[in-house]
Amino acid sequence: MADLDLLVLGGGTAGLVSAVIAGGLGARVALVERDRTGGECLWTGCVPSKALIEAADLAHRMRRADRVGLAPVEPAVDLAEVMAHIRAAQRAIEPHDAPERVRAAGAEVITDEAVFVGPRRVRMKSDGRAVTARCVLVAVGSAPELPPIPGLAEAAPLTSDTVWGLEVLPARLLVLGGGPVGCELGQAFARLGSQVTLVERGPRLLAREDPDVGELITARLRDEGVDVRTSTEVTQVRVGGRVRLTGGQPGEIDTDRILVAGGRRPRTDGLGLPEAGVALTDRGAVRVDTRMRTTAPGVYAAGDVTGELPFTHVAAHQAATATLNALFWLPRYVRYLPMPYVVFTDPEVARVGLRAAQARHRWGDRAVVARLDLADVDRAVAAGRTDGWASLVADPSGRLVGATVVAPSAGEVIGELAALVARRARLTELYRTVHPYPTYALAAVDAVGEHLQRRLLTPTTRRLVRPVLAALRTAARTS
Ligand SMILES: Cc1cc2nc3c(=O)[nH]c(=O)nc-3n(C[C@H](O)[C@H](O)[C@H](O)COP(=O)(O)OP(=O)(O)OC[C@H]3O[C@@H](n4cnc5c(N)ncnc54)[C@H](O)[C@@H]3O)c2cc1C
Ligand SMILES: NC(=O)c1ccc[n+]([C@@H]2O[C@H](COP(=O)([O-])OP(=O)(O)OC[C@H]3O[C@@H](n4cnc5c(N)ncnc54)[C@H](O)[C@@H]3O)[C@@H](O)[C@H]2O)c1
Repeated sequence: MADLDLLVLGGGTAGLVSAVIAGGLGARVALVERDRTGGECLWTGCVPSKALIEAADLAHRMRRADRVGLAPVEPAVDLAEVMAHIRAAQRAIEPHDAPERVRAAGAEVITDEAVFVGPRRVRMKSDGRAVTARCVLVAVGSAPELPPIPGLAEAAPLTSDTVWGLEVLPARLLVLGGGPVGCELGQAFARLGSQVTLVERGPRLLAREDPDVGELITARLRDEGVDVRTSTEVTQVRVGGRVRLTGGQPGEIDTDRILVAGGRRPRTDGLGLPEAGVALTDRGAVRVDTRMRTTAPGVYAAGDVTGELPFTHVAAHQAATATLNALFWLPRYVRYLPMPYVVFTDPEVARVGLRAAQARHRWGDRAVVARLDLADVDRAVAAGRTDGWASLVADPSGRLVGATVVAPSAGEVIGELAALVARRARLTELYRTVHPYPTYALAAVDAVGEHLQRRLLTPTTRRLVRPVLAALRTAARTS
């Protein structure tokens, strides 16, 4: 007989959300975490990276203060102090993710490493205790991948797991990978004073976005002194930090540290998933359907381990859906199209739904793309921060299916657009909603405004409207 209604494996975002919901609903639930609750987001991901970016952003603004008529200042950077600021932010958030909060919600917390020994049966590594549950949620996350480059492992490379232990700023830093981690951390370290080389194997940075996004971020990073090398690979690391690059921008460079940001791998090895009947995708993620069910009855998965949109808010949403489905056999499902995300470079890159290229691929010339550059947005002009744009994508009937906003605070703008994508609202609905002036959100609104103007305020419209107005003038004179 099952000991529990739900056993949750992993105490990161997905696991915590699940345990708190299940406990709060009165279920018999236990969460197993082998390390600290809080997971990647709190300890090695979102929180430390955004705290670092804040310090780096201020350093950059001090250095570029002349942009707004102030005397520029070269900041004195002590990385140990910046790391102390990061740890203070983590300490402030930690209680929210602490075992006490989970227990207060009614769930048991077990500090151990869990391994499946059968369908819905899990053994604890330390004491061999086996636990059976009616349902299991696999929420064990992902880990940074180290590419098999000769000499790399011997060079003690940093990853997003370990970079937070640095106390001294590396004078020279080679960042391997131009995805979100490489771009965010590469820009931040450059702004703090490291000489950064960013090496990306693909032809552009942030490859999941429209090409102009990668081009803009490349230009910004280069302007800030980062040596960006695309279509280039690290092929060898020698003792002493000499790195050989091949491909588009080859050469040999010397570096003090290497930060590997070449992607992540779901933590599915050694978890006994075959014993549980849980199948994996060809990329090693737990295969799930949109109800978050795995191939094993009663076993669900959520978060990075599923390989679907690896973001904290997605993990939380998947976990909530999985938990309700598991406990009550509900058919709730996850829709990925309206899921927004943000890359916290400067400018921020925020996206929801389809990119312009994807919409054109699907609908050809009938796809609607409304775009406005920040140079036409008064708030951006006033701030002297005009790198960026808003690009809204609609289907041929004018319903919003995607948006990309590249701007300061773009992350604060994308939520509204995600809500509109979720209910497939018309572009005109955004335009008719009065937004406060002057805000970056007006980039999206005015993009639609310009699009409507081009479509509606045409010579044909004027030809049709003029006789009507003439008739109304005549009527007014004779009345
Ligand atoms: C540098 C960086 C910055 C990021 N910034 C953002 C951001 O700004 N916004 C955003 O949305 N996302 C961001 N992310 C992504 C985000 O951190 C992840 O998507 C999210 O944390 C995944 O949560 P999770 O619950 O799936 O996994 P995790 O948080 O990794 O939790 C999994 C937990 O399972 C535990 N575990 C593993 N195996 C076992 C086992 N056998 N038994 C028991 N416990 C086990 C682990 O110890 C871990 O605590 C960032 C990631 C990185 C690396
Ligand atoms: N702001 C955010 O929400 C945020 C921030 C950081 C990370 N994340 C999440 O973490 C995940 C992982 O991010 P990531 O940037 O590590 O992975 P990624 O897979 O997005 O990007 C890795 C990049 O490294 C390149 N690469 C891989 N091996 C290479 C090699 N040997 N030489 C040169 N380039 C190489 C790849 O071509 C790719 O462009 C992302 O998918 C994202 O969802 C989110």
